[in-house]
Amino acid sequence: MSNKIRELPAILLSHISKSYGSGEGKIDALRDINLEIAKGEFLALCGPSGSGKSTLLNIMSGIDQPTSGTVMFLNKLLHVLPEEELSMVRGKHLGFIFQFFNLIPVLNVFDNVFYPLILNGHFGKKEAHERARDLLYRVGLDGFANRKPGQLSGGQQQRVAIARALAHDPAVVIADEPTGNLDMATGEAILELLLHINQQTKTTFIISTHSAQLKERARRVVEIKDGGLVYDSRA
Ligand SMILES: Nc1ncnc2c1ncn2[C@@H]1O[C@H](COP(=O)(O)OP(=O)(O)OP(=O)(O)O)[C@@H](O)[C@H]1O
Repeated sequence: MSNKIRELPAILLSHISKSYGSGEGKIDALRDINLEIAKGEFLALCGPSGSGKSTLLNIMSGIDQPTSGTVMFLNKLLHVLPEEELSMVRGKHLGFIFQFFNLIPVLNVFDNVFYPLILNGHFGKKEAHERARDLLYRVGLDGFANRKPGQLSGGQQQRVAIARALAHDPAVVIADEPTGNLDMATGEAILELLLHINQQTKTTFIISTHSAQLKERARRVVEIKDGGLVYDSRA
């Protein structure tokens, strides 16, 4: 028997199902999903509109609870954690990137990255300052720190959101259609940036997408249809 210790996955979903409503109006948004995501993976989650991608991402990140099945996030059973511990795990180990950026419009670029770090509770002012500055530099926005989000292009706003998602050095970044609101060229640049960060930092990326570019470039592609897993390039 090999004595090599197998590394724990970043996320392990076992028999995940999710239903909304009941009786005639019941919707089975996810049906018996089994998925293991290793640390450091760059995974594109594909499927038609309404197939269950956002529901699955929300369950992986503890935002939503499955109707049945288990969610192991790093070494914790996420779906049974008390709310306080769940927030702590999310604040420490997870980063989010959204289609519509979700930046705070009254704060400048720097503060959009800096303040979540302070609120996160794991960083002092000085370290948060250094991290925010470093991340803005890494996403190519060091000259834009004083601008408000409304004074930036869509691609630049998404770069701020990426800096914010990565500033606390999470193990896993979950991105729901991060290039969905960007033109092709800008989407391509954002994709390059995410791939580069994945290679540099070994952060796990799980990205829902309709983008053919992203599907081509992702190291692993998983497809769901009508709530069921129908394709996994790793299988
Ligand atoms: N809160 C809710 N209540 C009832 N039904 C819901 C709810 N959230 C999602 N659904 C349903 O669950 C199914 C999966 O939705 P989901 O948003 O996960 O799909 P998606 O693949 O992310 O779609 P899109 O690509 O359009 O964002 C859909 O049929 C949707 O209508």
